[in-house]
Amino acid sequence: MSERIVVVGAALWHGGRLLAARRSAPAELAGRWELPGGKVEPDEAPDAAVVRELREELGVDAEATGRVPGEWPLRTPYVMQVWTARLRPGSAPPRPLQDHDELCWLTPGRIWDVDWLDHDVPAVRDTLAHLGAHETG
Ligand SMILES: Nc1nc2c([nH]c(=O)n2[C@H]2C[C@H](O)[C@@H](COP(=O)(O)OP(=O)(O)OP(=O)(O)O)O2)c(=O)[nH]1
Repeated sequence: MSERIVVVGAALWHGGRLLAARRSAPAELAGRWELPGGKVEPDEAPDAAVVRELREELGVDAEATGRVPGEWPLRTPYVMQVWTARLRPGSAPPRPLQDHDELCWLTPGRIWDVDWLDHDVPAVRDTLAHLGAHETG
């Protein structure tokens, strides 16, 4: 049986914009944009991993609000699941503390202005469609 590791990506949505984060490492991914997130730890629920990764990487107090249906293959053995998330009241604004060197809030009309990781393009497209159907504000 092949190993399969789930990476969660957070679609952090605030004021009608989605947060994109520019990776600072490793070299082959640096400079490309992604949904913040990371690997789900053993015995960790994916939505808890989203909250943890957002705290560690961006210093925010967030909550996961739902899962975007589907799953996107990354390089083997990783697969990405995307969760929508929002900042909890009183949260600090996101800062690139770990893994990223720049953040950008994108309106849906500007979503393709940044150079997303190749693997993220279908996930971001489906996430936007999901947000359009389910979220307000
Ligand atoms: N977080 C994240 N990782 C992605 C995305 N797209 C994509 O191909 N990846 C890849 C990069 C990495 O090979 C892997 C996740 O690694 P990561 O470095 O973010 O995970 P992590 O925070 O748990 O890292 P670590 O504990 O190994 O340091 O998935 C994405 O949108 N978000």
